[in-house]
Order: sequence, then C-alpha cells, then structure tokens
Amino acid sequence: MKKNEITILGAGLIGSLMAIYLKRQGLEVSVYDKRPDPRKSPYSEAGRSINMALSDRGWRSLEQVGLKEKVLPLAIPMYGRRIHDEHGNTTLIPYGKENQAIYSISRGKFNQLLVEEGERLGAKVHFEHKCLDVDFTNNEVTFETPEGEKQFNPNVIIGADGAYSALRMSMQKQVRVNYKQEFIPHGYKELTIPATSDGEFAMDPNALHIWPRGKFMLIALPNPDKSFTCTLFLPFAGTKVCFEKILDEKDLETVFRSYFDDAYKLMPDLKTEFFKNPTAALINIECYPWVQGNSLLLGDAAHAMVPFYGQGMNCGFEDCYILNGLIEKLGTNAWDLVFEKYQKKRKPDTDAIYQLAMENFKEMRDSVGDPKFILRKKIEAKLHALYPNEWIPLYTMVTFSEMKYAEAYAQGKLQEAVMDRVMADPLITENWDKLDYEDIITQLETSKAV
Ligand SMILES: NC(=O)C1=CN([C@@H]2O[C@H](COP(=O)(O)OP(=O)(O)OC[C@H]3O[C@@H](n4cnc5c(N)ncnc54)[C@H](OP(=O)(O)O)[C@@H]3O)[C@@H](O)[C@H]2O)C=CC1
Ligand SMILES: Nc1ccccc1C(=O)C[C@H](N)C(=O)O
Repeated sequence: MKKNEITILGAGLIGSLMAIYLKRQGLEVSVYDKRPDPRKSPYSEAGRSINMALSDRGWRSLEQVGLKEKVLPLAIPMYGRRIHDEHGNTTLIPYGKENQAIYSISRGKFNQLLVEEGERLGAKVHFEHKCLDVDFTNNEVTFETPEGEKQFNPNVIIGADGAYSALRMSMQKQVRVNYKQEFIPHGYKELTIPATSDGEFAMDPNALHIWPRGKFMLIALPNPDKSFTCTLFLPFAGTKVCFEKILDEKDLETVFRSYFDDAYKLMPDLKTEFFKNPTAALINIECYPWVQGNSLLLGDAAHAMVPFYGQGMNCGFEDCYILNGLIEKLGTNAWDLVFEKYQKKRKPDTDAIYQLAMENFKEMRDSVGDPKFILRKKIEAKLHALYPNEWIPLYTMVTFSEMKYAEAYAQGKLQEAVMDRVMADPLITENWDKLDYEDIITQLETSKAV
C-alpha cells in the first residue's frame, strides 16, 4: 500500500462520490464493493428501489466536482406535491418558490455515472469484494472475493458500505461504539405506472404524487422514460390495511380500488409486480463515534434514515462535501485528526435530519390531505415572500438551502410553535389573508430571544 492510499468500502452513491472528491485532491483511491460490476453482469435493482429526490445540498456537492451537467439529463424536476384524494381529485402544494424543485432520480444509472467518473479520474474500483472484517489492532481488512479471501493493510479506510456496514460491525466488536437501530412498523413495495400507449407520462411529470391515507400512503416519482416509480408504504401487520392482509389478487384489488382507484387504473402490471417484488423494511440507524483511528463511517453506514424527507442521499453527499473541505483545510498527514473534527462537526446535523425524516412521514401520509395543512403552507409562503430573511419555511431550509440541518431543525421548531398559535384561531380559514403578518414575525423574534 502506498502512503496516503485511501480504501473506500462501498461503491454506492456516497462511496463513489467520495472517491471522486479524493481523486480530485490527488490521492490514491481504491474502492471495494460486494456487488458484481453492473456493466459486466447486470445486478438488478428492479423491484426494490425508491426514487430519490436530489435537492440543493446534493446539487452543490455534484457541482463542486463538475458533475451537475452530466447528472441533469437523468433527473426530472418536481415543483410540488400533487395530492390525490380518494375520489381522484388532485391539488398541487408547491415545495417552495415558483422555480424551486426537487429532482427525481433513480439509483442505477446515477450510481454507474459516479463509478465511471471515479474510474476516469483514476480510482481503482474492485467489484465482488465483500468486506468481512476490519482488524484494527493489525490494521488488516479481509475481503471475500470469487478467488477466495484476501487481506489488505490499508492506511486509511472510509466505510461507505451502507446501512449494514461491515466497518461499523467491526468497530462495534472491537471498540466502544454506541449503536441504536430501529425498524419502523411500515415496509415498502416498488410498483410502476408505465408510460401511456402513445408514449407519454400518465400523470403530471413535474410533481411528486402522493396518495395520503392516514396510516399509509402511495407515492409516485417520474422517470426519464416517462414511467413513474411508485412506492407503497404500508404497515407490515396489525392494521386494517397492511401487507400481512393482502394475500391474493382479490385483496389487492379491494385495497387499490378503495384507496388508490385513480392510480389503480394506470397500473396494468400491479398484480404481477405486487406479488413478485419484495416487501422491504425501513430502518433507522444511529451510532457514535464514527471514527476508529484512521477509519471513518460515512453516509448510511454512519446514519441510515427512513426515506421520507428525500434527504438520505443529499445528506450523504453533504458528508462528502464537508469531509473534503476539512481535508483541504487540514491536509492529509493526520487522518485521525481530520476524521475527529469531521465527526464532531457533522453529528448534530445528521441527528437533526434523522429526526426530521421521521416527522415528514406523518406529514406525507396524513397532514398533506388536510385543508388546514394546505392553508398553513400558504400562510408560511406569504410570510416568506413578505419577510424572506426572517421567516424561511422548514422545508425550504432543509431542501433549498445549505443551512446546517441542526439550525434548520431548531428554527423550524420555533416557527412551528408560532404557527400552531396562528392556526388555533377558529376563523383562520376566512381571515388568513388579513392576518397581521408583522405581528407573526414579532412573535417569532420574541420566541428566539427567550
Ligand atoms: N433508493 C434506494 O432504494 C436506495 C437509496 N439509497 C440512498 O443512498 C444513500 C446513501 O447510500 P450509501 O451510504 O452510499 O449506501 P448504499 O447502501 O447505497 O451503498 C453501499 C454500497 O456498499 C455495498 N456493501 C455493503 N456491504 C458491503 C461490504 N461488506 N463490503 C463491500 N461492499 C458492501 C452495498 O452493496 P449492497 O447494496 O448489495 O448491500 C452498496 O453497493 C441513502 O441515504 C439513500 O438515500 C441507498 C440504498 C437504496
Ligand atoms: N424521495 C422520496 C422517497 C420516499 C419518500 C419521500 C421522498 C421525498 O422526496 C419526499 C419529498 N421530499 C416530500 O417531502 O414531499
């Protein structure tokens, strides 16, 4: 191993982007992933992927490595949530200002683009290398490969090997790492709304479609081939509508006709897909520290969160951006110092987005269908238009800004308390346009001063 050769575990979105950053710093980089090379033997993601929503933090990280223009053709802007009620009527709730959008993107091609960019810059990517163990005492990593087990002695290890990280498991066995994992009661299943027979999108392509039904929901995100990737989120068991109770095509038809009839009419392959695609679990993982000597956990390996804010990838990309900034500032002679600074700086922010991701699930599956929620959003949008610096809606702070997640969270909580008081007025529906908006800002300023 050469001095300053970096080993990255995981060629997912975060491992690949980190490899690009490090190559651009002139470092030697080797990436190891347990999957086969997708270019040689297609490893199908089909049936178990949720489309992601690229937003400002993600774009900033891609732009810094010159990739924004290459990624744009894979992404479709969504300017708001299109809410479908049980009668098939829809309402658009904008995400932010008129030109602000989050971008639907699916994992496969995007991941490949990042891997290829890393290789173009000189990173060595080794597929079919599954990390089995990292021995910190002897500084040795063991991989399972088609040729048998292999051992390496890397100088620096970055574990971007996802929610079930082998680096993290090795840390847990050998050093004092706090760890918490929680499966939520819901699982998800991937479904599809294909393009129409004349090759068009079957619904508005520039929105994230939501069928909020209280304890469960269906969502749909557009793809460049004019299909939509849909994700059905249901409890596994224990409620009237849950995966456990959909046993045959008749049960499935009853659920879809009762709750998602407009979507049902656009899903010719529903019955096949539902019973063919796996039902996947949703997990939250928190751990700390993320560092052991010259080894660091990054992305989902450090903080896997439920997908409901659409921030998992954006947060992981921001991890890379911040780590890169520290490397630029502190140099590459003391990786343990760089990693230590990184974890201290970053942890409060990943805690905040982890929390917000859970809270956004309730908002998506339940609140968005409530006219009072829509009114609340309208009032907040007006406040933001009148007082752009004083009142920034939480969604805007998280999605369309680079403000630290922890700051956004704290500011969001103060705004939420003020808005709760505003919305408590029984005449708010009639009065909302005549509200004393300046007084609302004063209330916020007062609560900040306390
Ligand atoms: N839309 C989706 O369905 C998914 C989205 N994401 C998004 O990506 C974001 C960040 O993901 P990221 O942190 O890159 O994690 P990922 O899970 O995307 O990538 C980790 C990579 O490491 C591989 N890997 C796992 N274990 C080992 C091992 N022991 N040795 C070598 N390689 C291993 C994984 O293979 P394998 O996957 O086969 O385990 C995968 O290719 C998430 O927050 C989420 O937003 C991530 C996963 C799925
Ligand atoms: N990509 C996702 C995947 C699954 C669940 C939600 C998303 C979202 O992006 C949600 C979006 N940010 C929203 O708040 O409407």
